[in-house]
Amino acid sequence: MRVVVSIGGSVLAPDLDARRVEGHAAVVERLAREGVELGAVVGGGGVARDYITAARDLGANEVQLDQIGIDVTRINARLLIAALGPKVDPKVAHDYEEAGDSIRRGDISVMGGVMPGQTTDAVAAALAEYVDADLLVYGTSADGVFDADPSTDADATKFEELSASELVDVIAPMSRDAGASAPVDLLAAKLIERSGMRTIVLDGTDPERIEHAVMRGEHSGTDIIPEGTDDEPSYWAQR
Ligand SMILES: Nc1ncnc2c1ncn2[C@@H]1O[C@H](COP(=O)(O)OP(=O)(O)O)[C@@H](O)[C@H]1O
Ligand SMILES: O=c1ccn([C@@H]2O[C@H](COP(=O)(O)OP(=O)(O)O)[C@@H](O)[C@H]2O)c(=O)[nH]1
Repeated sequence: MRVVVSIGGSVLAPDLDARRVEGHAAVVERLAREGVELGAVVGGGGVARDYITAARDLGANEVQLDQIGIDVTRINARLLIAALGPKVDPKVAHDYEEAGDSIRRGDISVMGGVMPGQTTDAVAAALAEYVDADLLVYGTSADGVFDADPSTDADATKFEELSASELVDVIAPMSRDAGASAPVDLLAAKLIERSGMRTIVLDGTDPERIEHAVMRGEHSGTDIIPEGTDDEPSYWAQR
């Protein structure tokens, strides 16, 4: 099974805590030991937002802000690499071909951002499409996709399941400014729709939730169901 895991910066590095990074690395290593071929994509989190806010105050334009965000995601990728054992490619992959090559060699590949105008959500979706992954998992700070921001709206309701085109409709009205918050960004939603990639959005604060979702299909987040398929992911049925 080939899986791309997106570890949001808000769950990997809301602050700098080695034990938290270690917890995520332990799950990635366990999945690899179970024979899962893995690409991990790491976000920028609060540190990226702090840099983006400061640089915006200094007059940086949106592309410059995105470039700062990308640098921070790559620093976070280095943190995860530092915590992973010998099966990780020690280089942060800067494009999909590098990541795909190391996954094909049997290594775990870790990426951060790649280019302005998107977030690492889109990187994860593109990598999943490029390596023809069986599953894409977003570990983020909300337990799925809601009909409103659950951190500000007490009445926000979770979608247990969405088709990829419904996901695009939910995400489309959200902001695309550097540092904006959304469960996944619009480009990611469109790539998921285009590729028909089976996708889960879940609360990744506890990395074991990611492990259970990958190994057993058990989670309390949102399943993004490719159009024209039934609800039963074929690879879990095969396991
Ligand atoms: N409709 C929504 N459904 C789920 N989360 C949402 C929604 N709208 C905004 N959010 C916010 O998006 C945040 C996830 O984005 P972000 O903090 O950037 O995570 P990550 O670091 O994982 O990319 C959640 O904490 C949540 O408050
Ligand atoms: O390929 C990428 C990845 C990230 N970013 C920038 O880096 C920030 C942090 O990335 P992350 O994926 O963590 O975004 P978040 O989920 O925090 O919005 C984003 O807001 C963007 O400004 C970018 O421009 N291109």
